[in-house]
Amino acid sequence: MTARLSVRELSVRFPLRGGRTVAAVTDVSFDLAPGECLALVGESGCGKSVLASALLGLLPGNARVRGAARLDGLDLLTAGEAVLARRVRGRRIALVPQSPASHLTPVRTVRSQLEETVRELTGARGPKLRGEAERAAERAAFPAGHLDRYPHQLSGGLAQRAATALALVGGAPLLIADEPTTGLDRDLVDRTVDELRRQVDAGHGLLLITHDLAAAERIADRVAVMYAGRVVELTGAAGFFGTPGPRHPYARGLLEALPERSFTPVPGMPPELDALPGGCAFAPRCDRATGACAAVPALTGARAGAVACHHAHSHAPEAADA
Ligand SMILES: Nc1ncnc2c1ncn2[C@@H]1O[C@H](COP(=O)(O)OP(=O)(O)OP(=O)(O)O)[C@@H](O)[C@H]1O
Repeated sequence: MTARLSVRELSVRFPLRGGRTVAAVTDVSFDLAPGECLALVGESGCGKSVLASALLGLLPGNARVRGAARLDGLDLLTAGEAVLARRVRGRRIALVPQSPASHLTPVRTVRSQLEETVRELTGARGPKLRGEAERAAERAAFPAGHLDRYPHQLSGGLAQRAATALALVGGAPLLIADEPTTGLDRDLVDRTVDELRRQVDAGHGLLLITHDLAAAERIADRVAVMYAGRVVELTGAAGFFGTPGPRHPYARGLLEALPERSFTPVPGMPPELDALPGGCAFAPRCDRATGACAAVPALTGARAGAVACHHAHSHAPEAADA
């Protein structure tokens, strides 16, 4: 089963007491095809997790949502809790969680948790149930010999695989992984993302939410850079991480902040989302900003590379940067 996700002008607002509003996500549009990994990157607090929650119907009650998010025919934003709970979460969209430790039940073995999820999602019973649970573990490279262990008996990497196995039980065509590598050392990060890539190569779509650019570089086909709730660049991963590099000054800054590059942080701090400046939200931190940046730049360009900046770096070799 495959599925194409199509998000259009998705916005999420949280009205606060006193009349202020948090603009957590603003006018986000992207597509995600089966067998494709889109990495959603950006600094902490830029709206990545709120976007994922919107797609899963897991926003808190005070959220106001606008736009559309279609998974094949179904609009996830208007589907209603009953449909999302019975037909979408676990079955059509699976969440690989940020913190497997808090996602796994501490007092039950991995096998028992897997079997319960298999029973719920497939109705399997008896020996079939046991076999299905073991197959789910195998799909996430969770070793059969550890199935009868409790979560506290697992290493961080195995706990992550157990959580991934649970996410994969329902055969959901779309996976959303929200910071799946947080707290893991580099070696485990690589193994975790390689396992997710195997799922992509098997035909799943993967939205990888991360601030770990090295993890994104390792597995993403495309990259969406978020800043202050908006996607400011959406482009192919190879060109983004390699040559010619990002076009948006913020995206360039993010890459240059990496220890293996110039290790220079982007100056300043991101704005509060309940007090966004008018115009381009990055302008106060941007050395290219001019009066033109008083107007919010639209995300323009082809699917292969779109950028929202009045002074984007040019990729045309003969053209001077604007
Ligand atoms: N229920 C809520 N009410 C008000 N504001 C909220 C609510 N939930 C999230 N926010 C705000 O929405 C913004 C986006 O948060 P989000 O968690 O999506 O960021 P993020 O990019 O995922 O950050 P991180 O990488 O730290 O998880 C933040 O400013 C956060 O404070």
